[in-house]
Amino acid sequence: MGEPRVLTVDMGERSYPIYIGEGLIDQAGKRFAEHGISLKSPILIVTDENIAAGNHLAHLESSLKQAGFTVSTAIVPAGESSKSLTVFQELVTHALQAGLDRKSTIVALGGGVVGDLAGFVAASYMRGIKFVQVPTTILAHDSSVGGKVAVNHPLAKNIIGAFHQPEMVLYDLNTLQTLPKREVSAGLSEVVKHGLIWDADFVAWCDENAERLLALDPEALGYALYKGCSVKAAVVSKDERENDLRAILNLGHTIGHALEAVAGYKQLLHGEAISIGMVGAARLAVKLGASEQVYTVTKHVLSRVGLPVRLPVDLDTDLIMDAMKHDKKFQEGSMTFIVPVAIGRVEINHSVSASLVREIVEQMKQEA
Ligand SMILES: NC(=O)c1ccc[n+]([C@@H]2O[C@H](COP(=O)([O-])OP(=O)(O)OC[C@H]3O[C@@H](n4cnc5c(N)ncnc54)[C@H](O)[C@@H]3O)[C@@H](O)[C@H]2O)c1
Ligand SMILES: O=C(O)C(=O)C[C@@H](O)[C@H](O)[C@H](O)COP(=O)(O)O
Ligand SMILES: [Zn+2]
Repeated sequence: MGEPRVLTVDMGERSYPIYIGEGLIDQAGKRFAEHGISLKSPILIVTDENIAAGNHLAHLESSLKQAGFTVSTAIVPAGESSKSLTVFQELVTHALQAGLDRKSTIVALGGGVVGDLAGFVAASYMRGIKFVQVPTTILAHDSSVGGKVAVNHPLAKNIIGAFHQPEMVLYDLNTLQTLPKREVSAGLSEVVKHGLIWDADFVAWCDENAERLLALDPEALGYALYKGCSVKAAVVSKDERENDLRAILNLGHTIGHALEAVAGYKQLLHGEAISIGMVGAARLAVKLGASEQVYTVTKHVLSRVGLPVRLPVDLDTDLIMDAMKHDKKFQEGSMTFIVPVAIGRVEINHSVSASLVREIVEQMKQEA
């Protein structure tokens, strides 16, 4: 176990570190104490049933208790359906019963679902308490950084939420070894996204190292997650609240979020929907004048890491178009798209016509 890689999310008084390395859960107690987490107020760990079935939860509890923290744990059902107001309220009940006060900390041990949900509880409980992200999926290199926390509404993803930055991110790479194959690919979707928006060399690296990533090679994973987190940290440091630049992190999400909602948050994992959405955005880019290579490279690299690149035919086009109107980038009656104008470079286009998007959705269905 070497020294972890450390990045800083630079946000003035809300700045925080991201530690990426092996065995970090066993050091949690020490790190929490170093970062001023209160020993006097109870801590609540939120995790899901799959993670609780392994040994990461036990290790985290034990490390925190040994350091003198009072710990209680809430276990939610695994999967996107836990990002709901119902589960949110159950967690608030748990927090009250466990005696959490305004100096308490909520710890999210899990993937993006646990992180978004627990983070939203932390943002709202007593009008906001501290939280720490302990990501356990590849996808969560994205969700644990940047402070977007939310639950879903049946009509729209992440529509009830807040910006609430964690105190730190403790990314223990050992946890990733137990991820199911499908979740590995889904997580790599946002890794590739960070390359597509920011770093063409990293896209080429993902292509060359796809087999190593899929085999969970620790060195390749550590590098990929460090690169992904670096891009995310750089972007959110410049524009915490998505006034402008941060929107680029939404590449593939205009179509992707709509697909997730229309599929009832069940058929497609977030990373899978975003993969299809990024292929759609690349198609759009070509229609708007980008080189055909943007589309072929995007599709190729996403396929290489085991992701779907075709739009499921059973999802109704009208419903997809309607769902897109609930996107947070749909403002003042117009649709904003993140357009990959070259590999590694995107533009924010505020005037994409709904008819062009419909044409692309239809074309993608015909290819399926
Ligand atoms: N806030 C953000 O900036 C942001 C960014 C990207 C995605 N998201 C959100 O993240 C969510 C998706 O996150 P996700 O893909 O991590 O999904 P997830 O949290 O549902 O985790 C995926 C699955 O893997 C299981 N799992 C987690 N860690 C495991 C481990 N170490 N070993 C074995 N199984 C494990 C979980 O129980 C679950 O079944 C979506 O809701 C998405 O909207 C948020
Ligand atoms: O952090 C961001 O900003 C992102 O857009 C990252 C996305 O990968 C993530 O899925 C995010 O939750 C989407 O945000 P939303 O505001 O479109 O709900
Ligand atoms: Zn996403």
